Amino acid sequence: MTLTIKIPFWRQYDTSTSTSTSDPRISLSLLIVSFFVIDLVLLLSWLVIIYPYFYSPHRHLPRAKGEIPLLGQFTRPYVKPLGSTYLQWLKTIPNDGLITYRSILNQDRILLTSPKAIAEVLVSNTYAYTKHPNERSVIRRFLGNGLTISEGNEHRFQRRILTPIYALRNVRMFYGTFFTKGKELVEALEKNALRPSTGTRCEVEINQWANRATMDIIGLAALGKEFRCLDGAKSELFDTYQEIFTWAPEKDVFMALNRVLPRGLVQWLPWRINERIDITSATLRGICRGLVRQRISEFRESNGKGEDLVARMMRMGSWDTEGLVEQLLTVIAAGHETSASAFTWACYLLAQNQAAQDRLRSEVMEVLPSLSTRNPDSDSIATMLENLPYLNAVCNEVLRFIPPVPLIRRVATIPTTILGQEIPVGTQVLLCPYAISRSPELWGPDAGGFKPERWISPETGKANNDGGMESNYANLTFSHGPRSCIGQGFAKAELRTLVAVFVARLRFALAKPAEDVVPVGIVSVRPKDGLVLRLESV
Ligand code: HEM
Repeated sequence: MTLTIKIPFWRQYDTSTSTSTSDPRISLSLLIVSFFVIDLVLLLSWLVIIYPYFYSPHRHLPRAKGEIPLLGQFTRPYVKPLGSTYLQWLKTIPNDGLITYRSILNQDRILLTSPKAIAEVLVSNTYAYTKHPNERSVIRRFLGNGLTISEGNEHRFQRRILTPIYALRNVRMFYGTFFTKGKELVEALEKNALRPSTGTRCEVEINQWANRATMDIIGLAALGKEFRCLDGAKSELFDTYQEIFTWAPEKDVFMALNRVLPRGLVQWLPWRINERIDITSATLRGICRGLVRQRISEFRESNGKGEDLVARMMRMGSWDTEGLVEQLLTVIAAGHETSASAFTWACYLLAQNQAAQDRLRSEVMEVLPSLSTRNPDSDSIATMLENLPYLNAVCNEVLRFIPPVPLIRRVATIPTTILGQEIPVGTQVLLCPYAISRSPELWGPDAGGFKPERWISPETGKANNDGGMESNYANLTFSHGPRSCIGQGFAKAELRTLVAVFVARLRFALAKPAEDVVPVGIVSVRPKDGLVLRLESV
């Protein structure tokens, strides 16, 4: 009879046990583990030290200083306001259009600083890049599997179908809606905040009201449906989006980890954010499914009538019910939060610039003598407002000075080049509207100041579309090329109208020091803790 004694793994280190290394099973396990450990060490050495320092094609590019070992500059781009670190680098690091820095585990990042580099990535070579895949898989859950998320041929297809729907001639039809909702916003503030008899001063957090107004607008524009958020009606749709878009430091950490760890890992963790994303995205899909079904049946009953975005999509016939639900999620999310931010920043900047506010008010009052009369039609509002030089200059300057989307990220999916510089697959490329808009090289020495006059031609006294800059690519607020903001005509018209109506009826100042208002955000930036204005009737 043979007696087999199994020796535990740890006993092999026990030098007093002479039999421990003689078992072939133990030697094999040890060998496999050793190979694994050695491979891991070699791989990490290659990825973290040898490749970045000795082989990366970016190692000779101008580089941001002050890396922390292994962490690189990982945390610095998150310094608030978002984009301020990139602006500092852009101003202080001499470069020819590209700056590089290392992020966590020394992964290379490329920051684009010149119009030529931006044009290559966004226009001439746009499909060599995608949005960050991990970020897309998070955002898809609440932004819908629509235009913002799609890539490659799927994106080309959707963009071709949707572009005519957002054409300027169609946007002009919504001016009546923008105008009515602007008036309702002012009336709601008068009713809820200003003391009606005297119209005396009061303090109001405006970003929340702006979100209500833009949510109502997108309800009418996308579906022809009244959401009634300005009426103060309880809206699960509104509350859910507020939960998603309200910034918290934990959400920054969540998104940052998603960007650097393998796909799906962070979303698999038992983290409360994951649970909330699952719940909120299921709620949004449920609500949007109900809205789409209702719209489909109304559409059928009216024999295909309707000028809203979903009715137009139905006429195109390219999507089934679930496809329309995803498109609707995209339109509502992309179309209301960014616009509310833009309006909020307009209030912030005009509240600090009383002279600009007064000048704007007198220009607007000349064409809107009485807001209490019957609503004029969309075409006349459009013609009236599009031709006001100072109104358009103020809106353009607000969008330049505080771009609601301060950062755009791309990842190279094929080996490519920018300005002749090799860009390997997987390289993350950063475009920073905030930094580009404030670059003294592109916008001149007064780039860091709010100056609507730059958008008015001194020769003609009319608004110009370039703010005096030499290249279109010096303004990234709506991005450029095939992936630029498809709703930019809509957004500009909406902002123009809301600002005009607001300024005509209310005088406003900041209730807190300007430097206490910090832009923070998940997709677009809104003021942390809101923007409190001191209002009074005009
Ligand atoms: C002031 C308001 C707005 C700003 C600053 C803004 C900005 C942007 C930016 C920078 C992008 C490109 C993002 C990227 O490439 O990563 C974008 C894309 C997009 N925006 Fe806007 N946006 C605004 C309003 C709107 C509105 C009102 C709508 C719809 C009604 C809209 C719909 C979209 C869509 C669908 C895309 C994706 C386009 C594509 O990938 O082809 N946006 N927006």
